[in-house]
Amino acid sequence: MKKKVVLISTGGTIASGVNPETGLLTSGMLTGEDLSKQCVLPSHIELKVETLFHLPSNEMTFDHLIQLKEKIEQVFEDQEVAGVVVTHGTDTLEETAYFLDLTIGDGRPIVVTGAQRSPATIGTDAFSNLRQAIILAAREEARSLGTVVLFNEKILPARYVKKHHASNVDGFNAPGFGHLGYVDEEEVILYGKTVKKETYELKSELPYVEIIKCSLGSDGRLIKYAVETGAKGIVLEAFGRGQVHPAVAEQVQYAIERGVIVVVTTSTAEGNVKVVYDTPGTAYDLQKKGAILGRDYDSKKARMKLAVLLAAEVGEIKERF
Ligand SMILES: NC(=O)C[C@H](N)C(=O)O
Repeated sequence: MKKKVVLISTGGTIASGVNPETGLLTSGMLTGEDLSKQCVLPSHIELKVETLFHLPSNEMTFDHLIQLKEKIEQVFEDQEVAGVVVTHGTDTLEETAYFLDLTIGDGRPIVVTGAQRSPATIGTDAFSNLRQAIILAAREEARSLGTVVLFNEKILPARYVKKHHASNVDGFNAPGFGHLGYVDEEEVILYGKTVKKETYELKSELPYVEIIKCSLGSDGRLIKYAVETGAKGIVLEAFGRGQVHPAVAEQVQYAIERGVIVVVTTSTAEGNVKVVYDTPGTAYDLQKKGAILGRDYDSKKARMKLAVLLAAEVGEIKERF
């Protein structure tokens, strides 16, 4: 029996073409059908294609995420569908993948992929990534993985995947965690699994949550601005174990007193935010003021999770980080 895979195209470089007026690439110019036509698949796979958006992924918003989630849920109403592939621009791909991971409970594979080189560029990775993503989405073993990203043969977990290169075809990895396996031609080799799968039901709109990154001498004035312009949550990207200038800590207190949730992350690529030091502006001080320590969450992932938790109206936000 054939395996039915549904491809949902949203835009990005994988669907880009050259605009004759500028000579530059326009992301999202091509349809899903344009892409699938150039992708020769194994005979056991039946592909259905839907073009949802024509977006450069820097234009993705929370509204688009909701539309994409609803489209996937609609596709999964067909019990014969083995899995879904989402093609997406690489700029915000990891955020969309994690959103889908957090909000879709169906165990069937959702594989997100993209390309660093346009189909119009020599040596494009568009069709190899797409083909491998489709092969993976058709596989039973991919069911236990949650949402994954397939890029340059690697299978990467949504929770940890990160775009680490602006242009190289090996553009994604999962720093400190590694990939779960890879797709080699038509073979899927898995040697890891995601340990924890959490799914939340959204009860209200995804709220505005901002990331504020600290550097030497930052005084936290943007925290006040975020609070005053309606942020419901702030991810504070701190140094190392979770330190900021004491002036920033004062602003954190200001935000928390006004009901804004603050999650502290680290700007380092690996490692945990943890209570180690006792001086002002440390994780100890921030926690005492009511901030949540975001452990090893990358700031973008912490921000997506905080937005989802707030929209899911769950009580214990701290316990979920
Ligand atoms: N490689 C890419 O897809 C980048 C593109 N700017 C996008 O995210 O839409």
